Amino acid sequence: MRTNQDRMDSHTMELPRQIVVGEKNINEFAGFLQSLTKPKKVSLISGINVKKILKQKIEKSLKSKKIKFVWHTSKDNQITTLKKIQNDVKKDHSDIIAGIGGGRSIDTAKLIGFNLDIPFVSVPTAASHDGIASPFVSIKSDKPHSIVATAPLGVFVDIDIIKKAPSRLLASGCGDLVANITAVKDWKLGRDKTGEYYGRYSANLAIMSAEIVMEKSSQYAKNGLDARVIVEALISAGVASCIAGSSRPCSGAEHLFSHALDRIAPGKGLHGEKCGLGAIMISKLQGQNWKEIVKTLKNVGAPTTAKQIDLKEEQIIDALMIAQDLRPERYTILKEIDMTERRAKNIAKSTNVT
Ligand SMILES: NC(=O)C1=CN([C@@H]2O[C@H](COP(=O)(O)OP(=O)(O)OC[C@H]3O[C@@H](n4cnc5c(N)ncnc54)[C@H](OP(=O)(O)O)[C@@H]3O)[C@@H](O)[C@H]2O)C=CC1
Ligand SMILES: O=C(CO)COP(=O)(O)O
Ligand SMILES: [Zn+2]
Repeated sequence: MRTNQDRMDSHTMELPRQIVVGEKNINEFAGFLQSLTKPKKVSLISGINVKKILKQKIEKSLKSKKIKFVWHTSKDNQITTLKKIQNDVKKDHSDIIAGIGGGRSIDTAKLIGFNLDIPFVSVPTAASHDGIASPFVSIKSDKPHSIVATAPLGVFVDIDIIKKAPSRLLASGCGDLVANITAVKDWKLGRDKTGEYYGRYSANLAIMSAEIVMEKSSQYAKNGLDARVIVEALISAGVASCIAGSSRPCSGAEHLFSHALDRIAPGKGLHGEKCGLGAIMISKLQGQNWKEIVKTLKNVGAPTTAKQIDLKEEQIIDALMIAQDLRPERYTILKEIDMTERRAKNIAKSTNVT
C-alpha cells in the first residue's frame, strides 16, 4: 500500500556542479570560473561594501586569466532594481554571472542568470543565509517568499573573507539553520494532514545542519564560531532544498513569521535573525524544546528578543497573526491554531521574545 510519504509529483533535483570551500583562496577565483565554463567575460554583482573589500583581489585574479569583467551594484532586493541591473547585464554579453556578497547580491545574480540563461556562480562573503547553494531566490515582489530560479553551477567560498565579515552575519546564518528544526516539523505536519510529498532524506539533511550548530553552540560560546562548519551546514541545507525541489526542509512557519516582519518592519533585523526569533516561538507552539533553540541562539550571539533587533511587541504580534496568510498553500502549525492577538501575545511573552 502506498503511503502519503510515497506520493509525490515529479520534481527536478538541480544541484551545484562544483563547490569549493577554501581559505585565503580568493586569488583562485578566475581559475575556478575557467574550470566551469572557460568564460571570456564575467558580470559581477555585489554591494558597495563587499566591492570595496574584494575589488582589487578579484580583478587581479580575473586579469591573470585574461577574463574580462563588468561590476554591477546591488543596492536592495526590489524587483525594479533587479530589472535595471538585468538590462545592464544583458549589454555585457558575458558568458557567466557571479553573485558576490550576502543573500541580496547572490539572489540578484541568481535570478538574472536564470532570466538571461547565463550560468551563475555563487560567491558568499558572509555565512548569513542558506541561499548560497540553493535554487531559490527571495526578491521583493508580490510574493513575500522565495521563488525557484536555478541552482548555482558553482559555489566558491573563501572562509577567510567570511571570518572577517561582521560577526552578526555568521550568527544570523545560525538562525537560518536552527529554523530547519521547526521547518521540518511543519513539513511532517503537512505530510500527515494534506498528504503532500515529504522527502525523508532531504528533511534529515536539513535537520543535521541545524543539529551540528546546536550541538556545538556551547563550545562556540567559549571559543568563537567555526565559520567553516557553519558554511558547510548552510551549503548542505541549500542542497537539502535542491533535493526536496522546494524550500520545505528549510522554511516553515518561522520563515512565514520572518516574511511577515519584512512587510511590517522592513529593514529591521537580518533574515536569519528574524527566522531565529520565529523558531523560538514556533517550536513552543509545536511542542518542541524551544529552550534549546534559545540556548543555541544565545550561544552563537544571535538575538533572542524583539528588542535586540529594534522590533516592538505589536510588530511581533501582527507578524504572528498574518504569517500563515502570506503562503496559504504551505501547511504549518499556524493552520492548526487560532492565532488571536491574545494567543500571539502569550506565545511571544512566554518565550521572552517580547
Ligand atoms: N535565496 C534564498 O533561499 C534565501 C535568500 N535570502 C535573502 O538574502 C537576503 C539576506 O541576506 P543577508 O546576507 O542577511 O543580507 P545582505 O545580503 O543584505 O547583507 C547584509 C550586509 O552584509 C554586508 N556584507 C556581506 N558580506 C560582507 C563582508 N564579507 N564584509 C562586510 N560586509 C559584508 C553586505 O554588504 P553589501 O551591501 O556590500 O552587500 C550587506 O550590507 C534577503 O534578501 C533574503 O531575502 C535569505 C535566505 C535564503
Ligand atoms: O529563506 C529561505 C530558506 O532558508 C527561503 O524560504 P522561503 O521559501 O520561505 O522564502
Ligand atoms: Zn531562510
